[in-house]
Amino acid sequence: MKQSGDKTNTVGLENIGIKEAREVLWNLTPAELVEEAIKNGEGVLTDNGALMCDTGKFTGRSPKDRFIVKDAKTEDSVWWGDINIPFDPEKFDKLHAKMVDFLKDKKLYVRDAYAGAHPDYRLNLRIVNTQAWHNLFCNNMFLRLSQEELENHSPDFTIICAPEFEADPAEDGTRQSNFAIINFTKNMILLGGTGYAGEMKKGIFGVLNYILPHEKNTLSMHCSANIGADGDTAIFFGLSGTGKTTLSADPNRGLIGDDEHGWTEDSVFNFEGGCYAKVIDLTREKEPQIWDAIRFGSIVENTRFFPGTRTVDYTNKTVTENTRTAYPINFIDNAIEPSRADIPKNIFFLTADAFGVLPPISKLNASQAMYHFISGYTAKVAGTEVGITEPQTTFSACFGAAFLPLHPTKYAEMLGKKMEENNVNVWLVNTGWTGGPYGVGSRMKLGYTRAMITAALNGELNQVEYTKHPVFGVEMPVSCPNVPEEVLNPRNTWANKEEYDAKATDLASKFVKNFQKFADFASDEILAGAPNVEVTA
Ligand SMILES: Nc1ncnc2c1ncn2[C@@H]1O[C@H](COP(=O)(O)OP(=O)(O)O)[C@@H](O)[C@H]1O
Ligand SMILES: C=C(OP(=O)(O)O)C(=O)O
Ligand SMILES: [Mn+2]
Repeated sequence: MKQSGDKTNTVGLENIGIKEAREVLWNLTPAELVEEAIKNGEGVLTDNGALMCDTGKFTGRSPKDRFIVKDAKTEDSVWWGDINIPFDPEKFDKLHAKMVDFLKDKKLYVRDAYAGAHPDYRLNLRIVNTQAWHNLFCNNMFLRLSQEELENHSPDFTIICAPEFEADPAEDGTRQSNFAIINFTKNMILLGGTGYAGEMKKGIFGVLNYILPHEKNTLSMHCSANIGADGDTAIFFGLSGTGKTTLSADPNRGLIGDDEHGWTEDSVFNFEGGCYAKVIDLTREKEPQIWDAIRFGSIVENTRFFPGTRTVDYTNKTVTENTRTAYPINFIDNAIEPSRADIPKNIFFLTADAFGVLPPISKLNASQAMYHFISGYTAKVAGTEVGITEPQTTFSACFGAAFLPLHPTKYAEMLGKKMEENNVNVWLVNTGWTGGPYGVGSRMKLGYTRAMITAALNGELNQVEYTKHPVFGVEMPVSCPNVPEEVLNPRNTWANKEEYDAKATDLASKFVKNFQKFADFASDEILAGAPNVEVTA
């Protein structure tokens, strides 16, 4: 058995090539890892007990440096392109060997954990870190093993994460010194040159987004999930920054998970064991549950203190706008464990529309639901990806294209079938701009978005009148409890209505153009969900 503090014990690491290390610390407790991190100079304590760390040069993911090994197993199944960039298997082996060599004289932190809160879809993990705080991140973000499970653990997938290791692009086949490479034959992820912890959790997400649909005929989704008092499930799809984490943390609903889920024949289950919330401009008033989750055992990333204190100044953007906290899910008081729920009654597509065109909430019919899911229109918000400094319009298929190894239509077909079979309500929620585009208008008030979601979930929005959006054809409620009526129709919030109409048409043409790449998949039924606009090529 590999116990906490069992030094120089590389037994269990040979199968991933590691036979030598200065010291190997297996499955340390959070308290031990916090001590290690502080001793190593990786971080400091905040006055509420959290560990504060910097991720280094990378404060967000680097999608251009994410690769998948292209070999007999993946060549015909992965959707190759700018998202899933192929990596040569021999180059992988060489890079792996180089990393193993690099680790020979390092102190290693090993964590055994798993992903998938459903026994049929569980993926056993082993993570090898050079940094103690990364190992704490894995403790918080993945599912934790019982003592008995620890003793019998046999990993299905391993991550080696060495931020200090930099690749030589000329020799190693990477684009630059940092890399995230998934190998489905060797069941391994290699991470180097980056200390952004999100690469570890999103790496495993990528793995499950391959295994579940491809090998287990089960849908995987980039969404959060929660349940109401009578067990009704809601899921919230959305690209980074659109509100999955924030909106799923709801004092009146049990939290299932904030980012990654699977949908089986009869349930929804979380892949993870923790949450990774943004903390930029965090206040207790607006996000009480997340605020209260930041305590001993939690990590805060890339934040700064008020001068002369150990109090985190959440407004400080000196390092990045993508400041984060990572905590185990049970730090949210009404989290449900094991994190499983019934099939959803309501699906929300969250979009941060930087044009300020889409209504803050609207109801979609079946065609529109499919059309919008495949389109995945939103804006990338500042910070989560390298190089994004202001909201940037994007179409990210299935609201998570960056993490999907298979063709988007694979996921879309599965979701479409499920929506058809289960009679779910589908809502499009714009958590982005109102009153004008980014730069002119402002972000939709969080309180209003919460009120709209509450009204959708408790049935109040079934009692109100709707009007059809003239361009997008979606149904906009005319009234909603606790939301001013003028906010509900975006055109009303713009000073210049002609400008709004022009922008709406412009956005609609972007949708249509983007959809051209899915022409083969687009049935008449799905195309009936397209916006009403003439597009000249
Ligand atoms: N109307 C709104 N709805 C949701 N989030 C909002 C809204 N206005 C501002 N925000 C902020 O936007 C961010 C949403 O991020 P988050 O919930 O972490 O997104 P995700 O989990 O989808 O990456 C949070 O910092 C939240 O405070
Ligand atoms: C961690 C990430 O995701 P999210 O913002 O969706 O939580 C990320 O995109 O790096
Ligand atoms: Mn999130």
